[in-house]
Amino acid sequence: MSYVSDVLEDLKKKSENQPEFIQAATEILESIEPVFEKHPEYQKAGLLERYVEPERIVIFRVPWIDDEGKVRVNKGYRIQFNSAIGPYKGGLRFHESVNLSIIKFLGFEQILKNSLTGMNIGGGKGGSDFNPKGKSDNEIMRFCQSFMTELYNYIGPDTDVPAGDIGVGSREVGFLFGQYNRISNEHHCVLTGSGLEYGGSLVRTEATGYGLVYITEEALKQRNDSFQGKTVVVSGSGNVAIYAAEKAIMLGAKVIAMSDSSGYIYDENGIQIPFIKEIKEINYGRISEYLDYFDDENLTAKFVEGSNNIWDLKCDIAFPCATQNELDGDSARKLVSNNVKYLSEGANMPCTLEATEILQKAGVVYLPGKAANAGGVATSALEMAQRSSKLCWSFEEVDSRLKAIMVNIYHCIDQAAKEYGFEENYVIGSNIAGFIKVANAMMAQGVV
Ligand SMILES: NC(=O)c1ccc[n+]([C@@H]2O[C@H](COP(=O)([O-])OP(=O)(O)OC[C@H]3O[C@@H](n4cnc5c(N)ncnc54)[C@H](O)[C@@H]3O)[C@@H](O)[C@H]2O)c1
Repeated sequence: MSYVSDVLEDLKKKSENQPEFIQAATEILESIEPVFEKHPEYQKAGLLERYVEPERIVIFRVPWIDDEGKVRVNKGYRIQFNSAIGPYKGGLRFHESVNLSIIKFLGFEQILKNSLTGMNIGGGKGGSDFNPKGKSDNEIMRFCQSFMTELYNYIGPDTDVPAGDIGVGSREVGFLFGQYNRISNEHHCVLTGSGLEYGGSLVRTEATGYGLVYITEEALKQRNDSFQGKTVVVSGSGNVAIYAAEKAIMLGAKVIAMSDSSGYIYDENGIQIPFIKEIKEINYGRISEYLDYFDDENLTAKFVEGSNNIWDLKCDIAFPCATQNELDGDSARKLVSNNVKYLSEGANMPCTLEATEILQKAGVVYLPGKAANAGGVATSALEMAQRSSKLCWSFEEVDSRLKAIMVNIYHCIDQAAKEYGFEENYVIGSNIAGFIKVANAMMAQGVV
C-alpha cells in the first residue's frame, strides 16, 4: 500500500457515513499520488493526514419562528477546512439535503478551487438544512438573522469570508449581511456576493457562469474551435446555469435545454434567457412556466418531467450546473453515444465517478468543477480587493480580470497534467496544480 492509499483507507473507515466526502476525497487523493512520489518530504511531514482533516468544524442550532408563530429549528454548519494560503473562503448552501458529508465534500473541493484561482484564499464551506423554497421573505429574514447571530462568532474579513451557493442568493446575502453589520457595528467585507449598493462587485452575479464559458472557450481555442454554431445543454436554471447559458449564446452557441428539479424545457430553436431570468430571479417560479411566455402559434418549446433525462438530448457541449451527482454513468453513456465533445462542470461534482471515467475514456474534453466553476470565487476575491481598497472597478475591468483568471487556470491545469504524464486529463491536472501550492504553504508553516 502506498502512503496515499493508507491515508485514504483510514479516512474511509473514519468517515463511513459521509459518502459525498469520501467520493470527493477518493477522486482527489488518487489523482495526487504522483505528487507524493516526487515529494517524499510531504509524507515525512504527515502532510496528507493533516490535509484531509478540517482545521475546524462548527455545527450549531438555528431557531426561528415561522409565519404561524411556530418555533422551528434547523442545523447550521461552517467548515473551515484549510487556511494555509489565506482566509477561509467558500459559500453557504441552504437546502434540505445539507448535512456534514455534503459540506465536507464542498469544503474539501474548495481548497483546490481557491488555490487554482491564483488568489490567496483558503478553503471553507457552510450552510443549513433550511430550504428557502416555499418560505415567505419574512421567514427567510428571520432564519438568516438567527443563522448569522451564531455564525458571527467564527467569521471575519481576514478570518473567513462566506458567500452564496444553492439557496443563498442576493436576498439571503442581504439579510445575513444586515445582521452581521448590526451585531458588529463594522461594515466589513465578511460576505461576498453583496448588493452593489453596499460593497458588492460588478460581474459577481455573472461570474461563475461566464467563467465556465471562458475556460471552455480557451479549451475550444486550443483545438482551433469556438462556440460559434455549437449546440449546448445546460442543466439547472439557477445562478450558474443562467449566466453560463447567456454567455454561450453571446459567443454564438445555441442553448437548447435547461432544467430545474421538476424537469427540463427543450427548444430546438434555442432557449430565451430573459424569460428564464424573470421566472427564476424575480418570480422564484418553476421552469415549466417558460411555456406561458408563448402563444400557441409561436410555441416550439416543450416541458419534460424529470430532470435527469436532459442528458438524453444530443449536444456538442454539456454544462451540468445544477447539483452534485446529477449526471450518472447512464447519462454519460447517452452523451457519448450522441457525440458530445466538451463537458464543463458548472456545479460542484455533478458527475459521478463512473460518469467521469466514461467521459474521459471516450475522449470528451472534460473540465472538472474545481477549475471550471472557479470564476465565482475568483470574482469574490476581486470583490474583497475592491472593498479593502475602497475602489469600485467597472464591469469591463472585472470581466476582463475574470477572463484572464479562467484562461490562466486552463493553462495551469493543462501544464500540470502534461508535466505529470497525464496529458488532457484535467481532473488530474486540476488536483495536482491546486494541491502543490497548498502543500508548499503547509510545509513552510510547520506542523500546525
Ligand atoms: N453560485 C456560484 O457562484 C457557484 C460557484 C461555484 C459552484 N457553484 C455550484 O453550482 C451549482 C448550482 O449553484 P447555483 O448557485 O446556481 O444555485 P441555485 O440555487 O441558484 O440554482 C440551482 C438550480 O439547480 C436546480 N436543481 C436542483 N436540483 C436539480 C436536479 N436534480 N436537476 C435539475 N436541476 C436541479 C434548481 O432548481 C436551481 O435551478 C451548485 O453545485 C453550486 O455548489 C455555484
